Amino acid sequence: MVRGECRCPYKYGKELVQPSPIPDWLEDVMLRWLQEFGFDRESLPNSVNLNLYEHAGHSVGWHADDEPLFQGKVQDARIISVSLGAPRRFRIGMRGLRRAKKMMPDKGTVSDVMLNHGDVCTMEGLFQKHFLHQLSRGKSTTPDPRVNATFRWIVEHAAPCPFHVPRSEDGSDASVVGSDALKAPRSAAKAKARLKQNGAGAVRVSGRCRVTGIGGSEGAQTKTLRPPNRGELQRESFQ
Ligand SMILES: O=C(O)CCC(=O)C(=O)O
Ligand SMILES: [Fe+2]
Repeated sequence: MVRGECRCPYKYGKELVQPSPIPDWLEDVMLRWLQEFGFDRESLPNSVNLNLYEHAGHSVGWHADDEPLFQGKVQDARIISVSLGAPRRFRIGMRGLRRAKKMMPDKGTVSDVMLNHGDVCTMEGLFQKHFLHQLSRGKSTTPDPRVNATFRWIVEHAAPCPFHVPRSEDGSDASVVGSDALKAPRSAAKAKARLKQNGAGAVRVSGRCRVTGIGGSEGAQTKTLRPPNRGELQRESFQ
């Protein structure tokens, strides 16, 4: 769902989800949740996804929210998600090479946190460039519903949206949904070439994931997930 005149579709896995306007009641709820973090009606995020997980067997595999719409691989991007209902385990890890075409984290870099009812999880900075996340799959198919509302800012509007601006004169357009322009290298050779180009040891990994209980300054716990250091990488966080 999108705010105002925005009509950007959203590609979720293989599915292209057509946009619908955020209803007034949801905007009111967003404001109630997010004003604690300093947002007002004007500064609210301009898109939200609602995910329903009916039971523990419903999950999301390793991925990054790195769609061109949000530009999270090239600039500071904020993603805020609110969890409601059943607790579920959220895991993050550093983006590694793909295995069997699937995005996978590097070994030894994975950390996790339980997302409970009312928790707010933020992914900040260049998190989507350097890290992957997933919602773990459990075995049970007994009904135990969880709803997740993920708020993001669309900054590069996609082709069918009235806010879409073609980006370059050569006709390439990173904001078209499904563009390959910002994808990570798929092979070890390409990754190596990129390291060489950037200078090994000088790769900056920045970004942060935090989880905070909503509605309570009293006793609210904030947990910051920090995967362990990996030798050649220098890590920096936006604090
Ligand atoms: O349900 C969650 O907490 C995560 C959902 C997610 O990562 C996504 O929709 O991109
Ligand atoms: Fe995600």
